[in-house]
Amino acid sequence: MKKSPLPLQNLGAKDKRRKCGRDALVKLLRWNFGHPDFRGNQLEAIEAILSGRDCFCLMPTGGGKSMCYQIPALAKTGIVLENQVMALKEKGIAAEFLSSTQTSQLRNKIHEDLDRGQPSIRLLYVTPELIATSGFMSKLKKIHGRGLLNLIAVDEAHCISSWGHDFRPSYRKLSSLRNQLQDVPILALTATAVPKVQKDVIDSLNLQNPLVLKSSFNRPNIYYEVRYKDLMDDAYADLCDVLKSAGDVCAIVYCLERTTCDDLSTHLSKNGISCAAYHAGLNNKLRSSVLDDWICSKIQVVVATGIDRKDVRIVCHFNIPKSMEAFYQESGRAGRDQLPSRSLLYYGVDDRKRMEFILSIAESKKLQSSDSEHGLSKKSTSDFNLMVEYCEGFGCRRKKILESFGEEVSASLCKKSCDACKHPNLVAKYLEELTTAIAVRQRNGFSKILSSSTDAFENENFSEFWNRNDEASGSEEDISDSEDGFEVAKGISRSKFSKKTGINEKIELLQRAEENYYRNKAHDKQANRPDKNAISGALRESSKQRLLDALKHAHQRLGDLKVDFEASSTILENECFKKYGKSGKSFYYSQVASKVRWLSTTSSAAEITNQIGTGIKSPLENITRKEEPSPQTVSTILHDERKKEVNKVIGEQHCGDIESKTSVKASTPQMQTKLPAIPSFSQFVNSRKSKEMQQPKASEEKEHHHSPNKHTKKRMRLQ
Ligand SMILES: Nc1ncnc2c1ncn2[C@@H]1O[C@H](COP(=O)(O)OP(=O)(O)OP(=O)(O)O)[C@@H](O)[C@H]1O
Ligand SMILES: [Mg+2]
Repeated sequence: MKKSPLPLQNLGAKDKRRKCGRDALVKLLRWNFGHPDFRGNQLEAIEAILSGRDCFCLMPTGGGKSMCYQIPALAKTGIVLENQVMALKEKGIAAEFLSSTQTSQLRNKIHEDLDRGQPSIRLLYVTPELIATSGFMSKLKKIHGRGLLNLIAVDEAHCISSWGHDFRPSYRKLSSLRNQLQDVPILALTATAVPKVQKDVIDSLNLQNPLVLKSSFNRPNIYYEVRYKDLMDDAYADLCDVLKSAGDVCAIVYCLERTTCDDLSTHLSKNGISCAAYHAGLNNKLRSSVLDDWICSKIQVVVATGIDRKDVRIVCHFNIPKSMEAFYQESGRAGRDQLPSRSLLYYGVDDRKRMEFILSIAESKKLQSSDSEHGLSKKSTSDFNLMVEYCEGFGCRRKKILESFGEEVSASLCKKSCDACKHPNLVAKYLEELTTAIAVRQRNGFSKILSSSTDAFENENFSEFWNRNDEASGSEEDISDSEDGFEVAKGISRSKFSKKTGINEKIELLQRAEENYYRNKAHDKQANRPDKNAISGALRESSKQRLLDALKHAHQRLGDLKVDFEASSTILENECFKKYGKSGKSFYYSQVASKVRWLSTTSSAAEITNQIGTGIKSPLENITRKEEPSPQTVSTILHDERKKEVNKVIGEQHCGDIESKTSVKASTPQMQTKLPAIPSFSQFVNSRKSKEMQQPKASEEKEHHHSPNKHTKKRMRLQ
């Protein structure tokens, strides 16, 4: 239903630069949208536009950017041109969408209206492609000549920047607007916080002396949480529990591949959750029926990407996204109505490795490409590392998001609205368990990254999460077209395989490509690699250094540690080497890590002194302590373990190159002292398990859905 747009006088073409007062604009807002007042920088942006000035407006997702062009569309007769296709149904204002996918009858009707002296259309949505056509541009010039073009709004303006996570080549076509339509104000809107992208947007659109408005990116109504797949028996079941316990709420689950979308959606449906997969692999009819059902709440959950509703309560990433920017945009689809919502990310080491692999392929292809202007986003593995740090590092998740966008964040900002702030001990414990799980997996060897995704390569069934290239289908509102790692990987796979090649050969080739990748990576770091699993002198030195540092920290923390640090670190390292030197570096790593953990967390200096002095007791017995490890320690260990684990996968000789940067003077002295016994890994796990069972859980930790018992079970299974 179309509302009468104005309780306000129209400003005619001749009054173009006349100012609309604040009160009049607020009236418009109330009358047409029912909001009591403007939010954030909305009013400033609107006033700038109405005064004819270009404006760059940065607001977080759900901040209310649309209002910045919808109000100007109502405030003046004439037309506002907007580049995004969006749901017009409920707007209640005279908006139309013009596209080549419409019937010629409908298009003619719109053109007729535009040709009238006083068009009834206020807001015209068009695609970037259409704007670039000479026919449409001359039409625009005519409308402009009649004084009827009030504003050009470029929503999701970050898509014009090849530095952005969502670069769309078609947006490049918007760069000609400033020159072609000289005195029409351009409003660029985005929720992308990366400064490089902001500058690129302003330059690419050729904005003239724009008013630059920036809001904080904090989304206080979203609770951020990470769950660790490696500590779970069944991540599908866990997600199922989350969605069931949330009740009948609207949710989006993002997956990396279409196969996961379909599979997960089937699983959730079987478990009584009303749910559907939504991706470019579905035919148009099915896709639009899924979308309709979701919008009108017939289904609760979509396992997909790229679709939107204001009352989304949970956004779940079932696989780690490729960058903080992508994560922020997608998780930001939760709670656009400002009500409390959740962002839930399932983190798995396999997922991480897979993404690293994909990004590396994309990057190497970019390096080879002489034409980086066209198509490829300049995202890199370094962006991804921020995402990994979000999951693996300790500390406030919200702070990490905002700081990654260069925002300064006070410690009090989060107000316990992320898992790390609300349940610090529990998250520290998970991180520690993850370290252990990684070490165990090192020992057992890793699964192949590509083994589960070969069907995706075979069937080309990538999710839009990666393969957003469906603009031609006329569904621009749903799917973007950024080229990405999977697309590149897919290209490589296509070029290498003839149609006759069987799936097994393809799998083999892909796995070989994966191995080569890691091998090459290792080569960069180290030329000689006699034995993958050997423990080198450099590794031993760096382990000693770690133990030495841990001893020094323990001394600072506990005050009175009467031992010779150098000698003690040698003793401890020797003990690890003696016991596990022959078993290989995987278990040696975890043994050193266990000792470091113990030194970092034990509450008694005497315990350390006794341990080193007499060698009676195993340090590992002390790991089942009452206190949680210090957050910093957990983070550091996890990071170290991660580096090592990558090195293990890439077949490096050792991780000494990472750690040996710290200079170490001492050569390995002969061990004199009797060493304490080191329990096996299963002894260690069992001792932890029995201790855990004895310890009553803190009530706040009970609230947390992430069941520690499940983790214990998983650890046992990992042996
Ligand atoms: N001044 C306001 N007061 C209250 N609610 C508002 C106001 N302005 C916008 N909103 C509401 O905020 C929600 C989000 O608005 P909108 O879709 O414009 O956000 P956005 O910044 O474009 O987000 P996205 O980046 O996700 O596209 C909508 O429900 C809208 O009605
Ligand atoms: Mg918007």
